[in-house]
Order: sequence, then structure tokens, then C-alpha cells
Amino acid sequence: MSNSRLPAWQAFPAPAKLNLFLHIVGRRTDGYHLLQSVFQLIDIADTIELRVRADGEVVLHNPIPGVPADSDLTVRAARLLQAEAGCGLGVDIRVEKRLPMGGGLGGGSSDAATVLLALNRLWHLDLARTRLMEIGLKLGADVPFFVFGRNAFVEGIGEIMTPVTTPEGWFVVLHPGVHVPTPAIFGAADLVRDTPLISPDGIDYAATHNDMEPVACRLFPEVAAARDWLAQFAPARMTGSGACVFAFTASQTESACVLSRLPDATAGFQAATIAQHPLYGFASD
Ligand SMILES: C[C@@](CO)(OP(=O)(O)O)[C@H](O)COP(=O)(O)OP(=O)(O)OC[C@H]1O[C@@H](n2ccc(N)nc2=O)[C@H](O)[C@@H]1O
Ligand SMILES: Nc1ncnc2c1ncn2[C@@H]1O[C@H](COP(=O)(O)OP(=O)(O)O)[C@@H](O)[C@H]1O
Repeated sequence: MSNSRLPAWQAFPAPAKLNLFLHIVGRRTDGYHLLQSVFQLIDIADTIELRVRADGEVVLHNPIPGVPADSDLTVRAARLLQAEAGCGLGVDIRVEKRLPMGGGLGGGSSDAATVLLALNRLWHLDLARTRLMEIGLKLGADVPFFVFGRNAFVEGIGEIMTPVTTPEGWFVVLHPGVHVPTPAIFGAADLVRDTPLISPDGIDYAATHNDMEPVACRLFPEVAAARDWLAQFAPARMTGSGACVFAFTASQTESACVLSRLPDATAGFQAATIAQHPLYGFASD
């Protein structure tokens, strides 16, 4: 095929999430932890560019330094979808990373979900959302949420979803500049694993917390320092297994004002809430 006959690249967003709270409520027999959490979509995103190939190959054109192409969640998502749907088409992939890796913002999982949703359309698979969520769970516990595509009360290890309406506004998000390894937090002896169950109806956010936060703050004082700086302006907590911390503000002006006071050495950004994944319509219900 000559270059002029190649299909065009198409760009698709992969938004981040914040865990507005994260309770650990038990443990499965295989050691995986059972959670209750509200996952909130925000409008900062990676961009995934895709171009369909007729030869069945899945090719990542710009691997992330330190992540071999075969391990990249975008490549793994495309190959798993090919296998599960019995599809003979392939895809060229380019990933423009904006979301810090290992920040608790779900970047890798969102990249994978965007590949599943976009290829569902580009490969004309027409798989139902529930089927794509099942496939996504094989890639990571956060992937089903992004395929679900709406802010949700999430249970199990990340596969049970109840849609929730969350307050609209702006978050200030700080990256403390450390990498918190998720397995180290889940494996810690002092991790609280028996927080009482709550109901998704009428959540009192002030009465919630992130069970992983005290462990992350003990292991990485930088996380505690970032949270405590932010807490001068608004209630602040950690997302997921860290390292990012966030605070909610009602307006962009307010979040910009907090960011303007951020010490030079600390990385931070603002992001607005979104109610629905931009590729929500790419799977049928
Ligand atoms: C806690 C969350 C909340 O969103 O953290 P973030 O990754 O977003 O920070 C996720 O559920 C993280 O799930 P996931 O992203 O799949 O975790 P991984 O890094 O793949 O898991 C690493 C290890 O943590 C343990 N693990 C993970 C998920 C879980 N519900 N229970 C566990 O015990 C397992 O030992 C697993 O092998
Ligand atoms: N496309 C990808 N983007 C980010 N991380 C990826 C990707 N593919 C594989 N990974 C791996 O997944 C790990 C978790 O990344 P990420 O999802 O950004 O963090 P978190 O789960 O804390 O939000 C990374 O450290 C990296 O090794």
C-alpha cells in the first residue's frame, strides 16, 4: 500500500480520574482488596492517535521511556481486543502523554480504555459496553471505569459501577514528585482494610477518606507535605494509591488563585470536572 493510500491518523482523548474517596472494605481470597470509591472524570487527558492497518499488526510508534512497547497498556488493549473479538485488522498507535505516570490519575488505564472504545468503532466491532468493560478488567482494575464513561461509585476491585452525580467545579492537583508503588501500599501491614460499607445514595464526602493516604504519607513524606500545603486553601486528599493530591474549588478563578501561590519547585495543574467520557458513544448499551 503506498503512503497516499494509508488511512489518516485519528486522535482520541484519554481523560484522567480522581478518587474523591477510597475506602478499603475487605479482601478477596486471592489477596486483591475490595474497594468503595467515587471515581471522578476530569478534563486533563492524554491523546491517543490511531490508524487502522489491514495487516493485523499492532505497532506503537513512540514507546514511553522505561515501558517496553509490548507492555504498554495501549498495545495490550489492542491485542486483547483483537483476540477477544476475532478481528483480523491491526492498528498504528501514537501516545501523547500528559498525565503523570503512577500519579493515581489512572493515565495508563484510561489510555487502554480509549483504545478499546476507539477500536470498537474503527474496527466496526460494535461490542456492547459491558463486554468492553469485561475485556478492560483483564488489563487493570481501573479500566472498566473509563469504559463505563460516567462518574461512578465503584465497588469490588473496580468492576461494579453505580453512576453518581458529583458536584461540578475545578480541582487543583499537585504532583509531589515521587512515585508511590501501588503494591507497596496494598501490602503494608498498617493499611486499614475494614472500613465500614457506605451506600452510594447521598454520600457525605466530608465523612469519607482515602485509606491508602496514611500509608503513602508515612512512606513518602513528600505526599503529606503537598497535601498539607494544599489544605491551607481547601480540604485536600490523595487520589488512588498516590502520589497526586487534590482539592476541590467551585470556580476556575479560585483554583488559579491557589496555583499562583504554589512554590516554584512543586508541579501542579487545574482541571475541570466532566460528567461523561468524550468517547461514551463509541460503545452500545
Ligand atoms: C487503588 C487504585 C484506585 O484507582 O489505585 P491507582 O492505580 O488508581 O492509583 C486501583 O484500583 C489500583 O488498581 P490497579 O491499577 O489495577 O493496580 P495495579 O498497579 O495493577 O496492582 C498492583 C498490585 O496491587 C494489588 N492490588 C491491586 C488492586 C486491588 N484492588 N487490590 C490489590 O491488592 C495486587 O497485589 C496487584 O498485583
Ligand atoms: N500507556 C501507558 N501510560 C502510562 N503508564 C503505562 C502505560 N502502559 C503501561 N504503563 C505502566 O503502568 C504504570 C501505572 O501508570 P498509570 O496508570 O499512569 O498510574 P496510576 O495507576 O497510578 O494512575 C506505569 O508506571 C507504567 O509502568
